[in-house]
Amino acid sequence: MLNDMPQVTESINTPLPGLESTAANPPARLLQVALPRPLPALFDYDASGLPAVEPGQRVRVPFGRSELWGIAWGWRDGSDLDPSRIRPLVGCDDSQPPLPGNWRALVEFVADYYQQPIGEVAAMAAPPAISATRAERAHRRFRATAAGHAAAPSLPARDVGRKLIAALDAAGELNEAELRALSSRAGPALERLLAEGWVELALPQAPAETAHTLTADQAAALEALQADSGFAASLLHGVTGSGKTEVYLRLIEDQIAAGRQSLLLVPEIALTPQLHARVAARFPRASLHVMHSEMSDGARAMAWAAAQSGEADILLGTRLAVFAPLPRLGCIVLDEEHDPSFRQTEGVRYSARDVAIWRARHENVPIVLGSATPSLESLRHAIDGRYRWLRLNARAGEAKLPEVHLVDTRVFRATDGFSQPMVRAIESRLARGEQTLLFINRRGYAPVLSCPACGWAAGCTQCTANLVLHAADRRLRCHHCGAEGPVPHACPKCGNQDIQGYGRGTQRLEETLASRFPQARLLRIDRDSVRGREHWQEQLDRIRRGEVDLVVGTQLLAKGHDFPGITLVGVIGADASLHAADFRAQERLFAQLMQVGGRAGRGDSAGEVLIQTAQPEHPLFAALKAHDFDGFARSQLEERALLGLPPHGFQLMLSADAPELQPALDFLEAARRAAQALQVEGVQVYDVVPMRMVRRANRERAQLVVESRSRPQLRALLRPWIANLYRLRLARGLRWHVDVDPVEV
Ligand SMILES: Nc1ncnc2c1ncn2[C@@H]1O[C@H](COP(=O)(O)OP(=O)(O)OP(=O)(O)O)[C@@H](O)[C@H]1O
Ligand SMILES: [Zn+2]
Repeated sequence: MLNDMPQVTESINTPLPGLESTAANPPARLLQVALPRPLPALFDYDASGLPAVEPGQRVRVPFGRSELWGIAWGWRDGSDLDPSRIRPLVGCDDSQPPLPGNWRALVEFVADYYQQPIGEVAAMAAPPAISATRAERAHRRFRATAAGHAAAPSLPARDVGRKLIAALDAAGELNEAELRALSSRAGPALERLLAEGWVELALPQAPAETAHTLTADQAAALEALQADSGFAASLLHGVTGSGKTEVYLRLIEDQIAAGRQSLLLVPEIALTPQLHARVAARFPRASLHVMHSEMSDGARAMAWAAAQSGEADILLGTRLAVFAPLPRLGCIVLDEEHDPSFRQTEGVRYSARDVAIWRARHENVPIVLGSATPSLESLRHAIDGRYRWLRLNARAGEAKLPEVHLVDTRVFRATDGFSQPMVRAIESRLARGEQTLLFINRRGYAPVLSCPACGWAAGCTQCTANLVLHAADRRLRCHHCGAEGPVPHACPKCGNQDIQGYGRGTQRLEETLASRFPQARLLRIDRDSVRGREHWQEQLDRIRRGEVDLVVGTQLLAKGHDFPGITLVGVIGADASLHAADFRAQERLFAQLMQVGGRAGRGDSAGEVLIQTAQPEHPLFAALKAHDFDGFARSQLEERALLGLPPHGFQLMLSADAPELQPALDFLEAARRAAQALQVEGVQVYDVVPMRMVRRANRERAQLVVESRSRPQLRALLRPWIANLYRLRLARGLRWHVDVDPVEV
């Protein structure tokens, strides 16, 4: 990302080799630079050749025998390095404003708290390395309204507004850049047209967003939140469909009125189009920018520039947006706070939720975490009074929470995945013209392709995993490393021609539904069906407009969406997660089922959730039936307290991977001894173990978990321990990572 940067100011004073710091030269100005290297340090350079360079700017530096882009961090009085070894900067990029001190403080916090190399954190948290002026223009599109058509003829012929309306009439829709190209005064004219209601944002299916009259719960929550000035953390814990978004919008409205910026964080890009449309429709005159990792660098640079310059009123984004500088920041809202996608588990390991909390405190602004199923970590903070706990206990408007029923598959056997009661429930919705959502958390056709004669199963050569059968294009795919290949015609081991797919995924359910309900309009939504943002948006729109009867989908559909026509949610094959080894498996399953069930009955008709299970007596299901999040959460918390597990204990995970397992195990053993040698009390260092999925993308992996009931004790170990690890000799090809507060162990 830091290569190919434009507009480099050449160093005007590169000293000749050997003459760097003789007494005759002016004293070196020592600049610390963050470089994208896996080392826990800043690097010293001599900036005397570039008098204008400032902390926060991108700078180019010599590194070994090559050059690197990095970020100027700060000035230093003296270096531990021999002065003759301090090399001068090569150049700096002044096409972008320097990243502010707040941003650097945030990066330093992440580097220290998560013990990640500071230069790698900085590289990840920095904007794309292209300047926004060269980037694509804004995506806001406008169209003329009926009132605009009516008013235009009465405007003076040379009025810029009239010209804009005429252009919009001719083109249908235009974006901001295209309008601005029509006249130098297009900006203010556009403002006026928006204010008059003659032009409006052309949003894909923006539901008319007028403010709702608040429910009593909403009003109470809002009142509490409006009392905040300065840092305060609140957990907005509201059942599915209780109108949390309305509370966020009211808060944002206050911020806009006060001239402050709002940061609205959502877990996944899947949530942004709908929320984007809602926010835009509510605040048509506010400057709203979106930021997520699937945008082009140009579009992201634009959003970044709008945020950093203070131009953006609202920044809506996924976890990386937590790093965007906002000079007028007034509040942070983080929706679906329980969602695991706030946690980055590759590269720099951090939790955007926890970073957002730190940021809110550091910049002294309030933060709201919203969820129908809060994480146990946040819930514990709420119980202990560190977060204000705001509840919305009923659905907004007329809607009621759905009824949850279990189908015992020991009694009602499923054929092709569907039990009789499930089939009948679907039939009755079809007959009434209502929509059904079928949830299965596995994409593809079948998770295993195997030979019934000899037991062969198609496995990934690079991972300890089965290949998944994809029927649509007849391919076998590894969902872990992306490897793929054709489907063999016969068993490669015994030649049997009758090899079969076992188990089921979204594609197979879709096939079964198509043959059982040939008259129904069917839509499958998973990561394979959703190609690109436009397409995703369009599929969501089709559901909302009632153009499909049956939707088959993965957890992509479970979160946050508001589809008023869905009255039945059917859950297929959730039992596997009841017995997963991860201690968070039940917490996750419960949240997922409550969230997906929460898509049912959000409109005028009552909703029902049907869950097929062979274990209807499991307490998790009893809690789901009763919509008893609190009861479930408390029992989980008690269990965790007993076992000293998060949030009643704290964990670190050190992992290592290499082409072979032994060097990874050896490294972790050495790390384990190093941890024990530090003799920190109250800290338990577990055994080194191979990971459950040992091999991934041709690398063998092992892990070591360290646990304590006291965070200060764990942190007392962490820093010196990690510093020691950098001194260990590494076998060829070995990599290691530390994960503070890991979400999967
Ligand atoms: N005060 C209100 N009166 C009537 N309808 C409301 C009110 N507040 C919100 N709504 C409507 O209720 C529906 C659900 O609201 P929203 O999507 O904000 O729920 P949510 O709490 O975010 O749910 P989830 O956790 O499931 O995402 C929306 O269609 C919204 O327009
Ligand atoms: Zn693989």
